[in-house]
Amino acid sequence: MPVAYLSRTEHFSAAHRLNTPKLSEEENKTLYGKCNHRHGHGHNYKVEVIVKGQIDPVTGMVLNITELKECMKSAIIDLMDHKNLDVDVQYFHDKPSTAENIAVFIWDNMQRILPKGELHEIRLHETDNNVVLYRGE
Ligand SMILES: Nc1nc2c(c(=O)[nH]1)N=C([C@H](O)[C@H](O)COP(=O)(O)OP(=O)(O)OP(=O)(O)O)CN2
Ligand SMILES: [Zn+2]
Repeated sequence: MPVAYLSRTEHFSAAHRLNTPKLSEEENKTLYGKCNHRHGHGHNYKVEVIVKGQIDPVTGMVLNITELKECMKSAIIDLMDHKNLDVDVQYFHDKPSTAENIAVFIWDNMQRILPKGELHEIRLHETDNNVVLYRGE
């Protein structure tokens, strides 16, 4: 059976501050610069979830996009949209909410609930210029 890659894009808006408890206040300031500002800042994130799988000969689908959409809502949007990532999301209480760590968080959540196909890649666009690709490695 032929194998295809299915991609779905969603958006969420969230606030955060780049800061790690593993470094001093001064080191954080030097490392993260404006992104360490004490009152935080926000992004309109774009996230692409790419699933790999065989095209079912009966349904013609790797995975119904309606199901993928529902999974992305519960694994991504419901947890992060209009939230302060560092405060509202437990996962970021002990690690910085960089785009890399957010991509891993999304991967782990999607992996748990994906009903069909194999999770291939998460693409997280933090700004128009900055994108992280994560493949679970
Ligand atoms: N490796 C990483 N580096 C940085 C991250 C990150 O998640 N991973 N994040 C930030 C800041 O949070 C923020 O994303 C940077 O914003 P900004 O510099 O404004 O974004 P742009 O590059 O799009 O803006 P320009 O000013 O146009 O360059 C910093 N580093
Ligand atoms: Zn930021």
